[in-house]
Amino acid sequence: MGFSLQVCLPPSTATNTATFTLIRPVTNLRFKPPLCASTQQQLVVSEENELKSINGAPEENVPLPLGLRRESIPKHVAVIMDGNRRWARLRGLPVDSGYEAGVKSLRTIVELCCKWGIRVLTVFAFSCDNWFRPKMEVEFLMSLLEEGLKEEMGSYLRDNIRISVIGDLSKLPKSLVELIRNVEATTKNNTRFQLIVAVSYSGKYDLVQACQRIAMKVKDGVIEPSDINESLIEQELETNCTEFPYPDLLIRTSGELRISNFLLWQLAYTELFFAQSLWPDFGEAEFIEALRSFQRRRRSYGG
Ligand SMILES: CC(C)=CCC/C(C)=C/CC/C(C)=C/COP(=O)(O)OP(=O)(O)O
Repeated sequence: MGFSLQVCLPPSTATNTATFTLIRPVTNLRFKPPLCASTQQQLVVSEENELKSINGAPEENVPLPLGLRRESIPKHVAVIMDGNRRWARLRGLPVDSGYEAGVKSLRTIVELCCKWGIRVLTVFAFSCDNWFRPKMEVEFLMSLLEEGLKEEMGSYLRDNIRISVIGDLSKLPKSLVELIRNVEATTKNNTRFQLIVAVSYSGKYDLVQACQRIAMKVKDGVIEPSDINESLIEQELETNCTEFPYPDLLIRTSGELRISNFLLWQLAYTELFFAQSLWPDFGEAEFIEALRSFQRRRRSYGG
């Protein structure tokens, strides 16, 4: 049987400085609503989640690569997986094999995230602008996504991985949208690690859809314009699917130094790492380098 612990904080309490003493070890705390409420935070501790967390999280016992500190492992890493086509062209291969090699790199990075205790990975798999690519290439990327979701289902369940997809799904084939909704529903209670796949996504799209939702609430009299604040906007962004909506670290591969309309709002205080490797060449050694660089940063959030 689960139990819940509700803690009411006085309005002046900064949630990140509050200390809670628990009478037994707790491995999984869920904050609802995520990061927002300053007057009342509800901490729901579910025994079921605790058990899952223990079963699916041997990472506490897995030694980290030399030079990495467990206490400052990022919770949320975002990746712009750039350079797949260049990787293929350099080898005289069709671009499709670049994307296939990119999927292999993604699998490796997901495994490492699980092993090292990173909680969320958001990957830019297909941007709103990628719809302008050749039809065959778009279809191939959609088929990769479909295969990936179908074939990896067993491992998501076995490894306690939650899958979420963000983006303008109205443009995707209906069968793919059904599959996405199915995978999201089947994995939604998995707690060890969350893979967020951004498809038909852009940061500007996300902000526009959030504004539209907020405008509807104002129109329906649910809120007043003066109620609109950062927390409210955060709740309407598509990253409301995770309890850690703000990436700690953004990695972009292939030597390009741009954000390219990825998570614009969410990256406000994210540490950036630009790798020279093309995405299909980005493996364990490169990921360790990015994490080491992250751990050397002093994050002041403007303070
Ligand atoms: C199952 C699943 C999530 C699949 C995703 C596969 C994958 C690696 C997608 C990347 C898509 C993409 C448009 C990358 C940008 O680099 P680019 O390929 O345009 O490379 P370029 O900069 O060399 O042209």
